[in-house]
Amino acid sequence: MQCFAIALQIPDSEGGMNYFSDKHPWSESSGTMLRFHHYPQQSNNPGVPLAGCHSDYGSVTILIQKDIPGLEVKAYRSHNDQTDVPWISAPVIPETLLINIGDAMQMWTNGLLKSTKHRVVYHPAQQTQPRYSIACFLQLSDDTRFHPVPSPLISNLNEGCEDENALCMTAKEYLQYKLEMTYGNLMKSIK
Ligand SMILES: O=C(O)CCC(=O)C(=O)O
Ligand SMILES: [Fe+2]
Repeated sequence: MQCFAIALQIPDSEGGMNYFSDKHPWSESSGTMLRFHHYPQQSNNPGVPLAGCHSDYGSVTILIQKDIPGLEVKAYRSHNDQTDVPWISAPVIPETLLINIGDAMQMWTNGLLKSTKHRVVYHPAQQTQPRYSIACFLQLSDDTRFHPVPSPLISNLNEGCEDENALCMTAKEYLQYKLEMTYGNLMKSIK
């Protein structure tokens, strides 16, 4: 979090290098979540991704991958980019954390930082071993609002947000909105 604040040159008067970390205090309630993934060993490529193309909702995701690759990312240049950007595999680098930028960070930085579209696909090494990964989805504390990040690098960009209404939400409301957009119909259909 401090690296982001340093890179975005947040002035000391606004919190400086602690600008982002101050808005993710462990002591306050938030939607921050840890998810453990197990992709079972399997002999054949299923053809469809093991986790479909998506971006994460929070500010950043810290991902640990173990032994077996499979994660792929897209380097879109904007939120609305419709061009067919190729998938790039994100290899497993031992003792390394992978950081993905999420939708909240993209909106918060007015589109300067892009939320990474990613998916998980079958890798031949999965023939002999299951794949494991752990993702920590960092969310702003519940009551935080998305006031634009006070960075001299973020001024007139305006392509960060998929829905302008989201800009007036708190972090908790935004997360509920994203969950509703993704799972709303599914929840209705099983009620
Ligand atoms: O298992 C992985 O490497 C990524 C999983 C993922 O993208 C997610 O849970 O949001
Ligand atoms: Fe993800």
